[in-house]
Amino acid sequence: MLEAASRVDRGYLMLAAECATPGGVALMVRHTSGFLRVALTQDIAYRLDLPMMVVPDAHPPSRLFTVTVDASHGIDTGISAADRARTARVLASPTSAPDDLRRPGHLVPLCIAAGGVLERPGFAEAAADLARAAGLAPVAMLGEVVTDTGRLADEAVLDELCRTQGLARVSVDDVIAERRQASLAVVARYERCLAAGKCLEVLVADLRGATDHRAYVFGDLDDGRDVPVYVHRECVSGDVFGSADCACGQMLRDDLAALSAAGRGVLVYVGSARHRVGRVSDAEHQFHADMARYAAVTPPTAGPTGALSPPADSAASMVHQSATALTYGVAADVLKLIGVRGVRIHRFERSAADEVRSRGLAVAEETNQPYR
Ligand SMILES: O=C(CO)[C@H](O)[C@H](O)COP(=O)(O)O
Repeated sequence: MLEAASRVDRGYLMLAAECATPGGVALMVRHTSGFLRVALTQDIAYRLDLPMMVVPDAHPPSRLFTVTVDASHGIDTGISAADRARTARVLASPTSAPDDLRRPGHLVPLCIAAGGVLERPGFAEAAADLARAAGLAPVAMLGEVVTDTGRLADEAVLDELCRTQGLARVSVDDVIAERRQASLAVVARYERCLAAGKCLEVLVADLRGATDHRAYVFGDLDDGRDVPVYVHRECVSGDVFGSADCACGQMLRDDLAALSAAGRGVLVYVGSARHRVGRVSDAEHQFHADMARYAAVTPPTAGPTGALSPPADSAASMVHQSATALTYGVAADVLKLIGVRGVRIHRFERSAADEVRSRGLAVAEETNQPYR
């Protein structure tokens, strides 16, 4: 596994712990540093009574190693490939209990973020997510590939290893893309007659945040290219009850009317996460409150595009940026699901356009209107 197809500065060998065999672990030991970690969920670490090796000192912590372990039964010293394969299988078994492991040992369990690779784009999360995607326990062995001269392997070495051993090559970015798309599903389509005009409402369930999103499709999207798009974040007080504290409701009505008049385009209505999965969702929940607090103390400034936004280095700006990126990222995934390939975004901000591009959609033209 690589970080991304375009960033090949190190590579990991990975093995679903449930499938660990002496031969598989021997291959890992032969081609890696031999320091094998086992990525697993915090729930599993809790069930198996695996405390942290040290108290994490960073926020968020970069590595959550637990105490090291060996299987309690059926092994010799614990260091051989056969012994480590057995220990890995004990870690992955849903029936294992704390007594099935002894501490310290020769494998290092490593706890992953609860939201997996969508919360923390690390190799550990990607390994566990891949195992889960294969229908196995989210427990996976991993180790960095090194050369015989003791350096981290470069692209040529990794290519050769994959070729000679018949290994699949995947990147953390691939796992992120797969999980984003797999967590969305179209659950219903309705012909709607809105105040703005007739359109198709597509209801999309989002398993990540236990919420749903809506796409309001006007006209025919044809080949899905160059589609005019507006993106709205759910704001119940503004959209439904007409709160005067924000401009959400008015913008929503204006944008639906603009799409109806144009006869083609999509308004993506991004729902708020009902359950918090990591800091980014927190940021989305806090968005309106923080922007309101920010607006009370500092008048927004006009940026180079004319869009109004908080000063770049303020805490409110960071919240705003991450909430914007999150919203537009979700919107891009919804658009891809309904067949959109390229967009013209309205009311864009730079971070929004970048996020949409990073999800693989072409951004043909950005029509900016001031953020209100
Ligand atoms: O020990 C490490 C690097 O030597 C890593 O923390 C470990 O391999 C997991 O990778 P990531 O931090 O990307 O999840």
